[in-house]
Amino acid sequence: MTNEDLAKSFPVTFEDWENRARTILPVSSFDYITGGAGSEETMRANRTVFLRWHIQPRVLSDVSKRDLTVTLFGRTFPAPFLLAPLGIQGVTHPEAELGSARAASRLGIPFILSTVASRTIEQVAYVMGGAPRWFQLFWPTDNDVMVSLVRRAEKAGYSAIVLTVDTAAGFGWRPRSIRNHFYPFLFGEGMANFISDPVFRSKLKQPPEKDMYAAIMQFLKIIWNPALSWENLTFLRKLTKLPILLKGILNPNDAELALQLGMDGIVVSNHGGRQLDGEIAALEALPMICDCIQGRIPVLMDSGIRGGADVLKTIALGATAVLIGRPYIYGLAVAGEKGVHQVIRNLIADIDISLANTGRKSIAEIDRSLLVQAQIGNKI
Ligand SMILES: Cc1cc2nc3c(=O)[nH]c(=O)nc-3n(C[C@H](O)[C@H](O)[C@H](O)COP(=O)(O)O)c2cc1C
Ligand SMILES: O=C(O)C(=O)c1ccccc1
Repeated sequence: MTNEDLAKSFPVTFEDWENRARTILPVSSFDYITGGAGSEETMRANRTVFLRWHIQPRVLSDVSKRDLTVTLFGRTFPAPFLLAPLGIQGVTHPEAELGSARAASRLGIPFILSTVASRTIEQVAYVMGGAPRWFQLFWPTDNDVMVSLVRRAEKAGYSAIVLTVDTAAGFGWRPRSIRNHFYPFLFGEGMANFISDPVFRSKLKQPPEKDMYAAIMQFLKIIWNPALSWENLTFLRKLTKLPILLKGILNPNDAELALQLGMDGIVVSNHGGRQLDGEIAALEALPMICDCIQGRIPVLMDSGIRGGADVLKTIALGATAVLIGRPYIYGLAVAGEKGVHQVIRNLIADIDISLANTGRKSIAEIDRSLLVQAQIGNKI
């Protein structure tokens, strides 16, 4: 089959990709990716909340030339979305993060590498060349390891640090994974950045190659950090000159604190509904947080973005850009790099034609005047 034929046979919608991934992946991996916390109410709310807003387009405004670019921290990107940090991509496809990173770099879409990736900071940087990449940090309880991870990311050309703050306390209660006994860390998945870390290694009695069990236990001891608090941020702020974003903000008070402590950006997110069931949908929290931030730093959002119209609604409600998670990981599951490439290309095309149909020429022109509160359609 040629690449062209393969592309033709690819799924199109998010649901198509999800269904195809379901037929390929082991049940436990699929459930892990697709699932959320508790009864998955928040995960569903991340979608239903989009129905509260309808786009009210304008017509006849010459949209023959369009500009999808956004600028973040001095760098301009071709479309207003980034690939969210998703850990342990090795359970999805043998290409793992290298497939996703290559696909992103071919199109200039920034890739955010997870701390608990299946490939290392350096391996991913190597396949990406000069393409834009950010590093997502889980702040381990071992501060020396944290410093080492940040230094490695700086050295390897990652241009921002995304500190995830909604998992410090631990994984959410995820019934699907519990039912399937899916504990990937127990077989060493997600440890690439630790096994390759000189500081982490120096604290083990034996190298991981000799005693993997001890390395896993040490990793499990440091990876969750429920004591993490606002005071710690001063240390991180002093440690690096890179822009720092806090990912997992849902409360305007926290947004304000982030700003006061010198953070450069915020990602409004409920972790795709995977952490705390019953919590607020990301799009619901977004306007309150933007009202508080007042454009002083960029506000990004993820959790529930599936298509071009979702991207436009989110930007209209104040986001500078969005992150996508599950959409691209299904692409990876189905066809590795080619699958992710196809998902990204489709989303860019969808955003482009949707933008044109709103009567706007550029992402910069998208504002609240795009939306009205829906009078119908609050049910899914
Ligand atoms: C399989 C999977 C793994 C994830 N791993 C991480 C991670 O390592 N670090 C992180 O900050 N967020 C992680 N997330 C959360 C995503 O970055 C993002 O917030 C979420 O997927 C966005 O929602 P969406 O999947 O509805 O697009 C993960 C999400 C999924 C689905
Ligand atoms: O599953 C997740 O949502 C997540 O954030 C994560 C955390 C550690 C390892 C892999 C994924």
